Amino acid sequence: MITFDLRRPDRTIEPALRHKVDNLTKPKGSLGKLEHLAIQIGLIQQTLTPRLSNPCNILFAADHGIISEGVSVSPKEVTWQQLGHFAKGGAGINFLCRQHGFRLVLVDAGVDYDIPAGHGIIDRKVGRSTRNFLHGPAMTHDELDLCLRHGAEIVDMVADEGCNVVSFGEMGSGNTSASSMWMHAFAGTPLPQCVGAGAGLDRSGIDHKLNVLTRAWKNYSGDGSVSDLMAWFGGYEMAMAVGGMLRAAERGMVIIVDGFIMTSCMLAASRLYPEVTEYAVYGHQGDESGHRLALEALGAMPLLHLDLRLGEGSGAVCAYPILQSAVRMINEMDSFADVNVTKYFD
Ligand SMILES: Cc1cc2ncn([C@H]3O[C@H](COP(=O)(O)O)[C@@H](O)[C@H]3O)c2cc1C
Ligand SMILES: O=C(O)c1cccnc1
Repeated sequence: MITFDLRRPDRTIEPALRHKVDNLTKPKGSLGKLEHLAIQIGLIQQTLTPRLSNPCNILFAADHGIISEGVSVSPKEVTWQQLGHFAKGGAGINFLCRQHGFRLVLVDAGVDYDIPAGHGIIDRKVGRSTRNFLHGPAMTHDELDLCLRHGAEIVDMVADEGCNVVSFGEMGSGNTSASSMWMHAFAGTPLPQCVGAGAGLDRSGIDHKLNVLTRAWKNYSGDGSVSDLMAWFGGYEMAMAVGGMLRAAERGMVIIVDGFIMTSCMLAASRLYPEVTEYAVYGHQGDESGHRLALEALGAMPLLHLDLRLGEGSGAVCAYPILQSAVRMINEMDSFADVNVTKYFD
């Protein structure tokens, strides 16, 4: 399987970053989480003057075999139809990307439809939907490897074009089921607490989903390794996001993590390479019931609480202005040493 060369950011520069932030013209600590963010971004970029450039939301779409068990209100066809909406510009993620200056990169990771060429959707189709993980592995290890490679290559593409801050989004009916399984496997959270409404199940729908997923977990007969669990329960779009996150960390980029599904992907990525979390900023804590616990398992500090439950990268892109404020703070505020505050009105 593809390997990544991840290192934690060198902490030598941390005292200088902290000194700079502490000496800006404000009470120490008074800009709260903006200060933490500025230091984290400075560490990632190894500079006292961090910059955010060419933000990009990479959205992977794919179908899931588990959908045939009735675990989602969203029919399978919605996956490719939404991909078409993204390409036309009228979906939730589109207005947010326009508002915040994000490039939106669309990738067909494995939808069950022949997406015509000429609509700006990158073809990295690994299969036409994963298989139903109630009865066996969703994908082969070769497919998992391919997904990780494709995700990494797409990040290379945007990084080579000047992007140093990236979020990942997804579209895939049924993918909250796959994400619940990853969360259970990688955070150890009891399954009932990992399972929620997804795109809008009611109470009895959630009970059915939990029943299906409990049976699927009992049927698991793999070797228990991280990669095997990823392949057994995962989605092509989720595995590509993991590959993207790992390459982004390898290249020293800031990763903005979106909702429940992308948080499950970060959990999986962190079980492969724990260093990846040092590059992660968590955009929000959403309304999907497992999201809070998934964030807790990562020790994450989510920036926004907007009750979002959309995915697509929406919560990550929404949080971008907060990162911009952190970077402006460290670059644009005077320090007490720069100015003589008593002399302003001379
Ligand atoms: C119109 C529509 C747009 C979406 N955009 C994201 N999702 C979200 O809902 C899906 C996951 O929920 P579940 O596991 O319950 O199917 C994913 O596609 C996710 O991206 C959507 C869902 C729908 C219906
Ligand atoms: O938080 C998410 O990513 C999410 C939650 C519900 C449905 N789709 C996505």
